[in-house]
Amino acid sequence: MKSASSSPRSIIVIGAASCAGAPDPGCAEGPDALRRYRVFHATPLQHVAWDAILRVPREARDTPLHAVAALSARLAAEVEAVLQTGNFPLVVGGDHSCAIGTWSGVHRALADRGPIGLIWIDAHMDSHTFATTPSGQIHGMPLAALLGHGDAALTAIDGPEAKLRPEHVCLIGVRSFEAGEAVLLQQLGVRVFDMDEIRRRGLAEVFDEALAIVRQGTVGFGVSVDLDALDPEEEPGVGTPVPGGLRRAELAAALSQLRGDPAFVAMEIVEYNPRRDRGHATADAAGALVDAITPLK
Ligand SMILES: NC(=[NH2+])NCCC[C@H](N)C(=O)O
Ligand SMILES: [Mn+2]
Repeated sequence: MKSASSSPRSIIVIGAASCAGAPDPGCAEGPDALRRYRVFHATPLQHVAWDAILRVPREARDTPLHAVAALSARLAAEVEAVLQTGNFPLVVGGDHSCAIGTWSGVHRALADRGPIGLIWIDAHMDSHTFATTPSGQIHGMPLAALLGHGDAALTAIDGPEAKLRPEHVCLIGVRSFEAGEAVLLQQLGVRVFDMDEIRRRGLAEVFDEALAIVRQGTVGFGVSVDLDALDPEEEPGVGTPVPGGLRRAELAAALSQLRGDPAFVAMEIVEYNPRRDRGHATADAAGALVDAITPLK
């Protein structure tokens, strides 16, 4: 990792161009579209560069489980490599199953220093296992896998240990879930800030509490943004929209608190589906959320 005195970290964008974990194939086109639209802007104070766009290796395309596991392993290695150069990985999906790779890579890079925290911003809980999922879709499972629950092909990407501890994780924006995943998160004691609570208290107050959770006892923390956390009326370009989400401006304002924070180590923006977008409105939202966190320290 870089020392406090070295130059600011660059944002290195890594694409995870796969929809193996989701029903609508359009989100596999997300990273290429975001790169083409040039939504991630460098500024005089913030260098931004695209790295690789990773795809499912040919030999792993036989089943979704195989595809997600293979891509996650490659992504974890790439994320770890970016952190090792002292830079900031920004992973863009692809469906949300790529989170298994992203946060396994962050875990691997930081594990010898201590645990990591994660703010999961999403309309859904993504905390199913094959035993509880109603749809069978792996993008409904990544948070459970990172907490150590589910098929070993997903939980043991980078060694058998859980990549996240429940007390270092929280969810923001939830408004659609099924019983099995809610029970798992509740048993584990993971804090869920659902939309009702956000509307009652305001996102700013909730975000402060979320930050306290992910900082407490960790060596660094990240943010995973599923674009379906945003309101689909404003941002339609996602595969599993749910009404009643966050406004782009309010989420950008909350994320801007992370600017210059050396403990903020990685970010992920997933589920962009260019086929469902209105022009590139939703792509622009992804850009605005990244603008909000820059410059990094
Ligand atoms: N990352 C996402 N968009 N997840 C949506 C999951 C929807 C539903 N809970 C399922 O498991 O199928
Ligand atoms: Mn999700």
